[in-house]
Amino acid sequence: MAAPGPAGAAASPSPQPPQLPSPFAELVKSPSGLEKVVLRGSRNCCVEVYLYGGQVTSWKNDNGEELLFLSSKAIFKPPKAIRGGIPICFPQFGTHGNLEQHGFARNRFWTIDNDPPPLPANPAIKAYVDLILRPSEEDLKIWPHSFEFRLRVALGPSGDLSLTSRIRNTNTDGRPFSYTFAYHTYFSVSDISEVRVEGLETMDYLDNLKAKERFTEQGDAIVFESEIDKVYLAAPSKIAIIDHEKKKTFVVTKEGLPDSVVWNPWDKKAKAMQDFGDAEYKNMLCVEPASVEKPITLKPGEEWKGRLALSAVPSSYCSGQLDPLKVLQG
Ligand SMILES: O=P(O)(O)OC[C@H]1O[C@H](O)[C@H](O)[C@@H](O)[C@@H]1O
Repeated sequence: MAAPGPAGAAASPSPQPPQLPSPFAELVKSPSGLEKVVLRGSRNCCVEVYLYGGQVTSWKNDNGEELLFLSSKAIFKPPKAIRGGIPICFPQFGTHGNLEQHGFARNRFWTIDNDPPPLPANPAIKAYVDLILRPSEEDLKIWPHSFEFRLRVALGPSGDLSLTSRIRNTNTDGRPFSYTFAYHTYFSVSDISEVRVEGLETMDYLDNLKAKERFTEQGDAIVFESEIDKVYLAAPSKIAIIDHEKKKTFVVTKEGLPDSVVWNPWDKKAKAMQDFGDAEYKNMLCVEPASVEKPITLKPGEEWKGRLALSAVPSSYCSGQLDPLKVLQG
């Protein structure tokens, strides 16, 4: 029998935080009161994932340098989605449907999934976490489909960040469902006018600033001089974001996601956003691997997988040395 506690006080064990399978992952409470999982890699390499939205908000390299953009005005309070990092847009991207903009996954509480169905083993990855989202009764009223959305966030040994989404139709009434999807990735850049994106030139795109009309990109790499909001269709699986000033290239690799959205609100829209600083558009760029043009359809029991992998490598593009094809083809 357990020893009695002090007179008048029942001995109640202090609640233990849930154990995570990876010893390099820790669940902590942020100053806002929201819980986040911190993944630690070598040296100062680190990733933070909020259970709210299943949203990565920070990815730091070996030197502790932040690679993702998070607005200084981000609001960490439901139902507002967190402005920055990698919001998950599901089951709807943007206004491509009747749901709220970008769907509801980004403003729901996800839970830790300590026993997910296995993914292909990668013994080199030690820091990871698995999250799961299932619809609540309220969600079923606005999107009447039962699903399991499993998200693995992993920090690789060389500081690469990967997100793997598995979405399963668990409807028991035989009905398929369709959705659109995006990893709405906000990259931190030194100065948007010094950035170019390679891999999307000559692609077709839908221009959200022109009533989703379809155009073909002309000429060279994409550079930025004004607001942009385009959905590039059937984009290549590798896209490079070259930051001349920081001499850094982000390599974005996507699987299962044909499209890629490119967004920067520029000055006017920045001012209109409550959770975004007036001048912050200069220091961010969204490149969002997505499936927008053709919705994904799953029959009951079927599962879809979509993966995003990010790495940040030094670039010498400013000296004209870098062969863009080398970046894109490895
Ligand atoms: O303000 P949010 O709902 O987070 O959306 C931010 C942006 O997301 C995407 O990039 C869309 O293409 C844009 O049209 C939208 O403005």
